[in-house]
Amino acid sequence: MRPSEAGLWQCKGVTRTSAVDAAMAISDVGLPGEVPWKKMSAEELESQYCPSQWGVRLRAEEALRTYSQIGIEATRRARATRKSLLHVPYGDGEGEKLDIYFPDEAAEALPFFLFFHGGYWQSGSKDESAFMVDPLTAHGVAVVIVAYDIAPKGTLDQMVDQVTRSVAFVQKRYPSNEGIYLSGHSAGAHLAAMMLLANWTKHGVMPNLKGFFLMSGVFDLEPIMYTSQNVALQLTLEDAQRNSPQLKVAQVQPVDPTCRVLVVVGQFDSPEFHRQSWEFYQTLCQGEWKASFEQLHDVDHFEIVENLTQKDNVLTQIILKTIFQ
Ligand SMILES: Nc1ccccc1C(=O)C[C@H](N)C(=O)O
Repeated sequence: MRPSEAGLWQCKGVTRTSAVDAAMAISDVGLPGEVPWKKMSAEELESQYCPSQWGVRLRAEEALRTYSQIGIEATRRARATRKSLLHVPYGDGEGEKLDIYFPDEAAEALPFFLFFHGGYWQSGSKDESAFMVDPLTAHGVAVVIVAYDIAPKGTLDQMVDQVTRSVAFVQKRYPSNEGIYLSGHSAGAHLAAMMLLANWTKHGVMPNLKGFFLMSGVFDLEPIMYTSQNVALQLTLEDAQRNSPQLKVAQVQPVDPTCRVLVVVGQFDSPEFHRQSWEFYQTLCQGEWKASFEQLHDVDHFEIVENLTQKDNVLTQIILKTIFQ
């Protein structure tokens, strides 16, 4: 699917796709203000929030294995072929490290693209998540893959704080950057979205945030409390609400009105993931955010990020166009 040129960064006039319509049809059932997941059985909710069950090409275990293999291979390749700074501490904690991959031309005045990996805040690592390094560095973008302390070591509040400090660190270390772009996948998209709400004055720096790429994210954490994911996370309702950008983003003003926010979901993500992305996008539009929404054709929850290893992929092209427009 080609992104619609005119509709890409606009809030109004975006055509809803059939999968979004399906997700919305679910959310249209029930009383106003009620949310569809509250009517689901425990099994249905578990399935909606188990992305590996929704792919069409691979069975669950194979989908997870393929995702991991592609991430490991992309990271091996990035470390072998690109100039890099690995395991750079952005804080004192053991897990507070990031990897920076540079384009061939030496410069500090570069756009910086940060990626927060997914894995329901309890799996994944920076060491297998350098998916987009090759195509982005080839076009002059520095790519930063950020580690954070996953559960049960880290709590959601700690992860959000770590990610905030990683962004502040990049701004302080590269003050002449040509824009900081935050991206994340799944749970990582949640962490990136929390940066829309960050209190930067507390960190003594105002990062030059120019764009957000939120891929197959979760923006309202309450339903997660009622799935098996909460065994490791141990979220209370207060934790879930405090860490839900869906509940808060309408109240915050963008620091930079030109900063763009792309909410993107895969065609084969579950209806709940479609609903989460669509409702977050709509809430961004109700505020002052320059938001856009894309459903990527023919990709599932994992392929959406696996395909970022390819330079001719639709989302890779959208990212490059956003950075260099
Ligand atoms: N490993 C991941 C990496 C990125 C995003 C999600 C996952 C998951 O494992 C999700 C869940 N456990 C699933 O089976 O779909």
